[in-house]
Amino acid sequence: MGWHGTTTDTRRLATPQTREREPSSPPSIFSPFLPFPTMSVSLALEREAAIKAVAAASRLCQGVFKKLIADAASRDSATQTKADQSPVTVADYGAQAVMCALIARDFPNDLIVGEEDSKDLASDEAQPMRTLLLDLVNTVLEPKITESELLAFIDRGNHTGGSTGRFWTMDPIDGTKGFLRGEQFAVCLALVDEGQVRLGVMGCPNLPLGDGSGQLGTMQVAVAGQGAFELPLFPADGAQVTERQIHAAAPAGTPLRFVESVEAAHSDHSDSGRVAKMLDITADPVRMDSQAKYASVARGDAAIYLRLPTRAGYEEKIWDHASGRLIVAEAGGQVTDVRGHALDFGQGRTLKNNIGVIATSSPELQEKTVAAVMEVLKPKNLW
Ligand SMILES: Nc1ncnc2c1ncn2[C@@H]1O[C@H](COP(=O)(O)OS(=O)(=O)O)[C@@H](OP(=O)(O)O)[C@H]1O
Ligand SMILES: [Mg+2]
Ligand SMILES: [Mg+2]
Ligand SMILES: [Mg+2]
Repeated sequence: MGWHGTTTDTRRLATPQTREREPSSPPSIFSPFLPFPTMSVSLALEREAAIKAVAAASRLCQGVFKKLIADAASRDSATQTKADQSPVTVADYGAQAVMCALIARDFPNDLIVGEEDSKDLASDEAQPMRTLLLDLVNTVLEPKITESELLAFIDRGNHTGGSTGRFWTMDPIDGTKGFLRGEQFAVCLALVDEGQVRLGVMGCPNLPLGDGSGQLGTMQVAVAGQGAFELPLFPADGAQVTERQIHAAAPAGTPLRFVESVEAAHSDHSDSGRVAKMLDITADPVRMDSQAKYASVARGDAAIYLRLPTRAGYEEKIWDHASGRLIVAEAGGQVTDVRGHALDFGQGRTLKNNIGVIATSSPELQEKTVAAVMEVLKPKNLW
């Protein structure tokens, strides 16, 4: 897939060294030589903290994959199955612990809605996993933490969310099945204030940068009202990191392409095939795990992301959509549920007012896609 979203370089990040400075010092994301007059400085500290947290958690995940998951002999010791039969690994727990710890250091009073909790780590049987996890997390955190601090950091993610005040929401590994297969996954962190997503950051370790360089590892970042940007997730030591503004719109005449889940249990593949036909899309769908699908729409690689309900009653989780929704909107695209309703992040830990998700590169395409999806879903009585 090609890169369509690059404009001229508009902003610079400080070098990695200066990005490591104390959060109380002035934000380093703005070069003093390249003033950015249209950009509000609000959430600059949160933006920088979120970038650091996602980068650290992404590095941890990449390390776990190489050391433990890629090798079938150690994979089982690093993986559990949750009550809903979905997988969770030491990397999911470790990434949540690291992001919670880093946010707690910079914003000690902020609440967090995170996917994971420590209850499946509490038993005697889970002792080897706790030990493994503590080692992992302590390779990233300084000062090092104890086992009880580790469990407490994971459980900082237990907030119930809602429509008042501000909270962070995180998916330490979105697309755990993709992570286990060595395919796409995303480390996602967003800030929600009064029910609105204000900041979204997504690290995609297995997605190449969209600048044509082929460099593996992309981070996308958006603050409401400030546009969407892409930067390398794993910059070389000492390298100057440049952010590129991304846009969902592809050049006129680009054939429409759509992305959807790998897992047919997460999004109905036959319904999406019918929708594609109605929209005269001839290309096969691109199937990838995780919010990397939103990243593809945000930079113009794909025009449409379809997440079509497979059954009545499934409530999408806020951490599966918060970062991606803001990044696509800030790139000029649109995100709604299958009925064209805005996603409502103020209802608790799930999007309980919404059904499925449609993201597209423009308001016009959104309207057409929602109409086609409604036509396909109407006879199914899903709501
Ligand atoms: N039934 C159903 N319908 C819709 N969504 C579901 C369902 N079950 C699970 N999930 C959530 O899907 C998240 C991963 O889905 P993705 O589309 O990102 O990847 S995948 O290709 O489907 O694996 C996955 O996120 P992670 O657990 O973070 O991987 C789940 O939160
Ligand atoms: Mg998820
Ligand atoms: Mg997850
Ligand atoms: Mg999960």
